[in-house]
Formats: sequence, C-alpha cells, structure tokens
Amino acid sequence: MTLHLNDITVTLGRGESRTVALDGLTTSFRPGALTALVGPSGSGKSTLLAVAGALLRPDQGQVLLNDTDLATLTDGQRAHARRTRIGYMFQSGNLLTGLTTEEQLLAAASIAGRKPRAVRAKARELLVEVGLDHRLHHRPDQLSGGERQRVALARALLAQPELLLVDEPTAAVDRTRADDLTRLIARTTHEHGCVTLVATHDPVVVEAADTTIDMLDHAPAAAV
Ligand SMILES: Nc1ncnc2c1ncn2[C@@H]1O[C@H](COP(=O)(O)OP(=O)(O)OP(=O)(O)O)[C@@H](O)[C@H]1O
Repeated sequence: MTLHLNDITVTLGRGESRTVALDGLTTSFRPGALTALVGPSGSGKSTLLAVAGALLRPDQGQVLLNDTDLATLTDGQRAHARRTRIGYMFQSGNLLTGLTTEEQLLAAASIAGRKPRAVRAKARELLVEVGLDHRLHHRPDQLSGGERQRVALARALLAQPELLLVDEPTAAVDRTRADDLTRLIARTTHEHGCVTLVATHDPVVVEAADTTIDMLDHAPAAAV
C-alpha cells in the first residue's frame, strides 16, 4: 500500500480563528517506511495525521490509499476504511470506557471480524511489548495518559493496519519506555510493510525514522 497526498488544503476554524493548516501539500509515503513528521508546534503535523486517517476531510485535494481516494468516500466508507485499514495511536488514546486493557484489544479485533480466541495470545504478547502486562485488568480511568496511549498502540498493531498513524508516541513516557516504543513502531513498520507516519518533537524518533518530512517546507505562505 502506498499513501499519496495530492494538493491537500485544510482550513480550520471560522471568522477570526480561521487558520490555513495545510496549503496545497503534495507528498508520498512508501510502504515499510517510518516517516517522522517534524516542525514546530502549530505547523500542521496533527492535521496531516487527521487527513491521512480519514478523520478530517480536506477542503481540497486527494488522499490516495493505493487507488482509493479517502477524501471522496462516503462517511460510511470512510468509517469502514478506518476500522479495517488504518491504525491510530493518538494522545487521547480513544479507548472505550468500561473495558479493561485486554478487552480493548479483543473488542477491536472482534469488530474487525476476528475471533477473540484466535487473537488473545497475540494481544497479550503486544501488551507485554508495550509494557502493560501488569495492567491487563485496568479500565481507561485507572490508567495514566502514557499507559492509555500504549493500549492504543497495542490495539493498532494487533489489527496489522496498512496505514499506522502515531501522534507524539514518546511525549508521555520515560526515556527507556520511549526508546522501546520507538523500536517497536520501527520494527512493526519494517516487518509488516505498513506506511507509518509519526508526528514527533523527539530526536530519537527522528533518528529511528527512514525519512523525515519537515512541515515548515510545506508551511502555508501566511505562516512563514
Ligand atoms: N479548530 C481549529 N480552529 C482553528 N485553528 C486551528 C484549529 N485546530 C488547529 N488549528 C490551527 O491549525 C494549525 C495546525 O495545527 P496542528 O494541530 O496540526 O499543529 P501541530 O504541528 O500538530 O502542533 P503540535 O506540535 O503543537 O501538536 C495551528 O496553527 C493551530 O493553531
């Protein structure tokens, strides 16, 4: 799978808060490559992740996952693409209230049509890898922000998505854990051949990436 963004423009807010977050951005991402999105706060990294992940429709431009333009799909088709083709590790975690850590992974697998029995061992393995094997029975409100984000990563990796979108994976964890997570994301990308985009301010993540996109090179004219 390749991801090609073609002439993407996104405007956010209205009136005085109206902001051009992306202005005619064109770029491609290779399968099996980890791309670091870098640039100062406000340069459009999260907006790019939201557009690539079919969470935000661009005002203009194409979001091509192979031959499928996510920008022109119906809401239902976009939801299907999110469930079956795209994995997210965002700062909010987006976990389901009331489910334990292990259930978050099994429920997501079940929604994607897989039998919980068939994925339980792999789910446990991933939770060990993200350092949460001692938190299997905690619910989201009993986890720290960094822990919630790691549940989201394990859940995303269990689904083996074609496109993996990660926002600041190392911001809420200590250095050792940050290095482990960075290695896990890079290894998964190389082994599964997914397209991985990581928004980051962390030089260690940039070092581990195969390519880097500096958002300032694509900054809207008004912001330069
Ligand atoms: N709802 C909104 N309305 C208006 N402007 C917005 C809105 N959301 C974001 N913006 C603006 O759009 C621009 C891009 O924001 P974005 O969150 O993509 O930046 P970022 O590079 O991810 O920043 P950070 O590193 O701080 O996470 C910023 O200038 C921001 O202020």
